[in-house]
Amino acid sequence: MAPFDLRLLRQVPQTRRPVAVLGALGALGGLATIASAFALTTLVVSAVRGSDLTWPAVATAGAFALRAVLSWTTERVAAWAGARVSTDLRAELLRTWLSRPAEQRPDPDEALTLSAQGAASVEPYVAKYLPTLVAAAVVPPLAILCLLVLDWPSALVVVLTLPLLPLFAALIGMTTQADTDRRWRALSDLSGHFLDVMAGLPTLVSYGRGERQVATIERVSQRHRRATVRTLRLAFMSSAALELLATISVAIVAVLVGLRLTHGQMDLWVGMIAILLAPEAYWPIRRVGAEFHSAADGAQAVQSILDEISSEPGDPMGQRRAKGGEPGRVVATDLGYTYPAGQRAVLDGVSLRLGSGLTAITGPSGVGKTTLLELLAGLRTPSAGTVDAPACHLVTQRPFFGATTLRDNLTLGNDADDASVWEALRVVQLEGFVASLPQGLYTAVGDDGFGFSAGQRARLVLARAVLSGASVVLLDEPTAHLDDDGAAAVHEALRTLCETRTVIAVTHRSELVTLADHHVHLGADRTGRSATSVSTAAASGEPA
Ligand SMILES: Nc1ncnc2c1ncn2[C@@H]1O[C@H](COP(=O)(O)OP(=O)(O)OP(=O)(O)O)[C@@H](O)[C@H]1O
Repeated sequence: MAPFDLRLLRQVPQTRRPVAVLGALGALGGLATIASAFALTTLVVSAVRGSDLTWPAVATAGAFALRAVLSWTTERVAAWAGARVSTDLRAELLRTWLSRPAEQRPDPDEALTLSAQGAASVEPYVAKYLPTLVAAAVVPPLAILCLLVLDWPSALVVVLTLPLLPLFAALIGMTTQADTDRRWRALSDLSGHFLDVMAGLPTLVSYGRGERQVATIERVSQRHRRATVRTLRLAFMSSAALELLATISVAIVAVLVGLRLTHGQMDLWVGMIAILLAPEAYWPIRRVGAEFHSAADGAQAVQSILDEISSEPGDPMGQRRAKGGEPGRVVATDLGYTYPAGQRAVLDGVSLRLGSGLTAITGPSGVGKTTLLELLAGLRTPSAGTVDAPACHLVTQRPFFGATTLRDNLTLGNDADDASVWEALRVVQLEGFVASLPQGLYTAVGDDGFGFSAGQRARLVLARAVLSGASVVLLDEPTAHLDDDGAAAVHEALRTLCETRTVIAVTHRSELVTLADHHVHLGADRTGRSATSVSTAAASGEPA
């Protein structure tokens, strides 16, 4: 693992400023450290020789005050830089994943670990580790240079012993690499398993299997705990080893200086500055070794995030979408798709031309309706054929609801004034309901839409589609799990929505097929190829 990955500055240019500010402060801090050693030596020697103390005292106080101010500023800036770099990396990572088709995105648990804990662990890496790295690059060379000019034997001792510290640190780092990897995998397993259990908890509890998960989570957590303790143990041992080595080296310099002072072969001022400067050459490297362990997760995360950001997707969505785009029009030609892990094509030879109004897509379960929507939305890359479509808004079977206000859930952070939000709510006939809530648009929504009925949630995601401004709205079973009244309300909202947008809805409900302007039926022919039968009249047939 490299101490600092330069790709960070190349690939995420927003991080250059915070890292440059930290670097500049680190360099200034290094200079102030050397200056305070000189000032303090002059003060002590003046006191011993009985000279005037005014200027040496002022210089010493000034140097120490400067060090204090710089260290306070560095701490503040480091906290800001840590948060900034971590946020920028996370945003860049999410942007990279979103620009890729689904088959080139990582597994959900891997994605969660990297974007949540991974990006968060970059904060201490930048805030604590990088300043020590800068200090290690500035202070030791300056200290050695001063020693070389003033007292070459002390410089020789430092030059001979100093490389042992990074050598030891690298050897220990190589040993801890495997542990860090193991810890990272354990964390990834833990979050993936926890996510699955949380998602399936209602089902597990209703089948009386909830208790069993306690033991599994405990087992995975213990594995993570053991890996963490092993890393901590190594961290303590290695910093103790580096401490010992540095102390012995400084002691050698001190003994040599002491002997020469005793024999009158050395000036007191030179001897004292050598004793004060020698530790300054070691401590930044000792600190790098110590901080490295607490920042190891962050360093690992920075590398993994940069690997993700720099890996070029085979077929970026931008390229596939570049030629498509007549608003409200979707054309699929000889479309075929085979899942990366699948043996046979789910869709084969599907051709469609869809335009304004409401289109219902039907077909037996497992025939590939959801897959078709994802291909039309550009979330997947076709294995064969082409899709020509503008940017679409896809409403999946389990739409996302975040634990934030109703307004944020509708706009998803996009700019939209209150009037447009109310207009979208009017389209889906929820205007009156939201107006009756005590906090209106600012009503808190729980995770997964908690606090709203399934029918209300189905209409809220339609309002979100209205606000998206997309000319094509794709819906995957918008009325699944709704009773007849709930479904009727959604159907009415869909009728209003399709006056201004092209709406394509996968459904198993005959009422929606009847309501639609066009009907596409997906079925398999005798050869196993997908076959589409398209009827453009208001469909009256059963939805298979
Ligand atoms: N991630 C995946 N990896 C491999 N195969 C998959 C994946 N997702 C779906 N499939 C397979 O692709 C086929 C089509 O799935 P799809 O979800 O598109 O069907 P569907 O027509 O929407 O079904 P339903 O009406 O039950 O929702 C199914 O046989 C399914 O097993």
